[in-house]
Amino acid sequence: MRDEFQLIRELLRHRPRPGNEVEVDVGDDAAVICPRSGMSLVVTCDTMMETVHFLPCTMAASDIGWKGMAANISDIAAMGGNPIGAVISLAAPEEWSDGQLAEVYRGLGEAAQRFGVSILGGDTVRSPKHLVLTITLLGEVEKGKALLRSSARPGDIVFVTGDLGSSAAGLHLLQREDAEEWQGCFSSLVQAHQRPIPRVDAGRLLLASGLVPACDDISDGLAQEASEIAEASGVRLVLEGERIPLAPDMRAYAWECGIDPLNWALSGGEDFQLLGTGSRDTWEALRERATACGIDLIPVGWVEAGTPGVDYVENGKRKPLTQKGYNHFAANG
Ligand SMILES: Nc1ncnc2c1ncn2[C@@H]1O[C@H](COP(=O)(O)OP(=O)(O)O)[C@@H](O)[C@H]1O
Ligand SMILES: Cc1ncc(C[n+]2csc(CCOP(=O)(O)OP(=O)(O)O)c2C)c(N)n1
Ligand SMILES: [Mg+2]
Ligand SMILES: [Mg+2]
Ligand SMILES: [Mg+2]
Repeated sequence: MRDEFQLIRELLRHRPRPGNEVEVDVGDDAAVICPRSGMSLVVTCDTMMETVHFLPCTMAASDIGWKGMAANISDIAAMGGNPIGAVISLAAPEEWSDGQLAEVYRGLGEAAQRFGVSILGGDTVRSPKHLVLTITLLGEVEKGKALLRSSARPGDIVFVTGDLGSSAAGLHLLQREDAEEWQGCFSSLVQAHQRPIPRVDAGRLLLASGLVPACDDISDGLAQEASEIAEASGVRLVLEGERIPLAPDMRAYAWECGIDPLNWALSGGEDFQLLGTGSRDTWEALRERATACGIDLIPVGWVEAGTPGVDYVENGKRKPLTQKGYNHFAANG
C-alpha cells in the first residue's frame, strides 16, 4: 500500500536547489517568493493528462515530467519572461509504481534545473484511472514590458523561431505498430515530441530588443496561434506556405507516409516555438541581433488591416486558412 507522505518525500528528494527568489521553500503550508525589484510576476498553468497528452507507447515517465514542465515554461517564454518556480499537482493511479512516479519527477527536475525553475510545492492525490500532472508556473518579466498577443499591427512581419510539425510527425511515428523500425532513422522527430525545448532564449531576446509587438507560443499549431494573435490584435495575418520552416527529417518522414507536411506544421501542435510579429522598418536589425545570439527568426508572412483572421498563400493563390489547430473538444482532440 502506498504512503502519501513517503511518496512526496521520494518525489522531492532530488529536486533542484531553490533559487534566491524563494523565501519559504517547499514543506510549509505554502511557499513564499519574492520577484526582483522592477519585475512583475507572470503566472501560467498547463496539464498533462494520460490518453490526451501521452500514452505508454509515446512517452516514458521521465518524458512526461520534462514535457509538462517544458509546456509551462513555453508560456512564460511567450510573454518574454523568465521562469522562477513551479507548483505541481500530481494525481496518480495505483497502477503507477512509486518508481515510475519518481521517474516523472526526474524528467520534471531535469527541465526545472535546465531553465532555473525552483519546485515550490504541490499536491498529491489518488486518481481512480489516469495520471494527471498539472503545473502552475511562476515567472518574472520587466514591469510593463510583457509580450502580448494583442499588439500586432498592419505592416508587421510575421515570424517563427524554428521548425514546425516535427512533434506531430514524432507522435505519428510513435503510434505506428512498427514504430521500432522507424525510430532509429527519425529519432529527431521522436525527440521533438518527447523532449521539446521551450524558447526562453528567444522570448528574452525579443523582449530585450524592444522591437517585437506581439508573441505567442505554438502549442496548438501555427494555424491556431496565428488566429489567436489576429483575434487579439484585431488584424488579418497572412501566412505563406512556402516559407514555413520544416525540418528535412520531417519532410522525409511525411513523404514516406504520403502526408502533406504542412498539415502537421499548421495543425499538429506541441512544437513550442514562438510566433511573433515585428515592424517591417526594424525587421533587419531585429533579425541580425537574433542571429548574433544564435536565434533564427524565420519570416512566414505579414500583418494587414482587415477582418480578424488568417489568410494562407499557396502556389501564388491567397485564401482564408481552412486548417484548424488542436482543439480539445473537436474531432482532432
Ligand atoms: N479553465 C480555465 N479557467 C480560467 N482560465 C482559463 C482556463 N482555461 C484556459 N484559461 C485561460 O485562457 C487563455 C487561453 O488558454 P490556452 O489556450 O490554454 O493558452 P495556452 O495555449 O497559451 O496554454 C489563457 O489565458 C488561460 O489562462
Ligand atoms: C496520445 C496523444 N494524442 C494526441 C496528442 C496531441 N496533443 C495532445 S494535447 C495537444 C495540444 C497541446 O496541449 P494543450 O493541452 O492544448 O496545451 P496548451 O495549448 O494549453 O498549452 C496535442 C497536439 C498527444 N500529445 N498524445
Ligand atoms: Mg493552456
Ligand atoms: Mg501559450
Ligand atoms: Mg491548447
